Amino acid sequence: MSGVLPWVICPKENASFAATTSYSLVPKIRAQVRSHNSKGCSRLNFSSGVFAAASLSSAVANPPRSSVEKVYEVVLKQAALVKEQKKERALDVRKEKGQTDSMTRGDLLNGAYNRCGEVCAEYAKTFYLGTLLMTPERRRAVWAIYVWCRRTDELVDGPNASHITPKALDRWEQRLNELFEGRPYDMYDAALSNTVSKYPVDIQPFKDMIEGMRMDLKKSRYKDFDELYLYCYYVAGTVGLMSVPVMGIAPESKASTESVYNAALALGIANQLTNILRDVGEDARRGRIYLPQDELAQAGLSDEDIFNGKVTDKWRSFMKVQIKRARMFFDEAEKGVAELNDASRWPVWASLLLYKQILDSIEANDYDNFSKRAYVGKTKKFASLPVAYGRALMGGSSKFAKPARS
Ligand SMILES: CC(C)=CCC/C(C)=C/CC/C(C)=C/CC/C(C)=C/[C@@H]1[C@@H](COP(=O)(O)OP(=O)(O)O)[C@]1(C)CC/C=C(\C)CC/C=C(\C)CCC=C(C)C
Ligand SMILES: [Mn+2]
Repeated sequence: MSGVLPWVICPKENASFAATTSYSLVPKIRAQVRSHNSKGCSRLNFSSGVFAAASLSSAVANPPRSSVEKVYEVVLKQAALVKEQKKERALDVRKEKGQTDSMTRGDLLNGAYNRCGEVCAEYAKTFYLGTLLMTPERRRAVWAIYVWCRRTDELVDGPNASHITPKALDRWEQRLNELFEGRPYDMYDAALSNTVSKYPVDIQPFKDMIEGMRMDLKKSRYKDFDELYLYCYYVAGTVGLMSVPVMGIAPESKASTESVYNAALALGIANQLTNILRDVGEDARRGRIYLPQDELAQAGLSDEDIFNGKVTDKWRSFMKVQIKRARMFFDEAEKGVAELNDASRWPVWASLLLYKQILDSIEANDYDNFSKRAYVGKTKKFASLPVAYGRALMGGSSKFAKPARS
């Protein structure tokens, strides 16, 4: 990616979690992976309802909270905000009218949103095409979020990445606070500032994405899946939580708000895990290993093996487990897409199907993600689009979440 996005940043504030809820997905997956490793077989026996909330056993006093528990707190907070805004809207229809912008401000805003659309079209063509199916209001709001995410990612991944310090991220966060308070710094921020004033988008996922960038600056190894999960949430799960309030849940959906946000979170995690598995070689050349160290050790692999980049049977077995886990998150995400507003489903299906196929491509490369970059060819890409469209048309079914949304 080239530096078409300008970065100008100011003072800071820290992101933090305050989670109390117990919630089990990762412990289950971790246990399954452990059992896979010890048995040396490739079949994982996933029980149903992996995203079901579970209460903490009273037998265990104050156990350390897992990343999943911490992240679930953000999911609940975001879902609560959506419900709250719904009530407010029902009580106060004048609010809608009050949001009509003055002529000049409206023109500037339109320009800012259009520029976001251009950036989006330049960086993510397929996704951009998908957004054209959304209502104009939602489409431009998603563009504004996309641009903010892209700019944030570029801070640590872009051409100026070597100059980025924790202080610069602090300034970027301060700027985020200000735009949420209605004081945007530039036109891209102005578009997002307008978006967050119209949709029930919580600031926490945005702060958390910046936290993920901080993590990237200081950390190059992940002790276990719990640590990796937190990183994936920060840099990608957050995107799901930011997008759903704008894309909207179908009015006819019977799914609980939390369950839809969980699915959105799962899609971000699945995408990031896939991204990691695709880029193992590339990351290793930068001295980074985004793989759970304990699982590597259990598979009889060391950092050295990753740096040497030789595809062995041990590596293949390890990769099979990792791919299985990523697919499990995709499966979880799929249950939620049908609950989105019909116009928002297609871009989500398209991005899900395309990203998921990267995993197939890693397999097709016989797990050589050291010297080959798995990708989805144009033919497969185009073939996926009507499939995505078909799935989007099939509509919502609320198969997975009860009780009904309030
Ligand atoms: C419809 C749709 C996909 C909407 C999301 C739009 C949006 C706001 C995207 C922002 C993406 C972005 C720029 C994130 C910054 C961090 C980052 C780069 C994460 C990685 C993306 C892949 O990008 P790429 O392959 O270009 O990575 P490199 O930087 O080149 O290495 C990620 C792997 C994660 C992106 C995460 C998502 C797209 C999550 C999408 C989830 C939803 C839209 C929720 C859907 C709802 C339900 C109910 C399933
Ligand atoms: Mn990146």
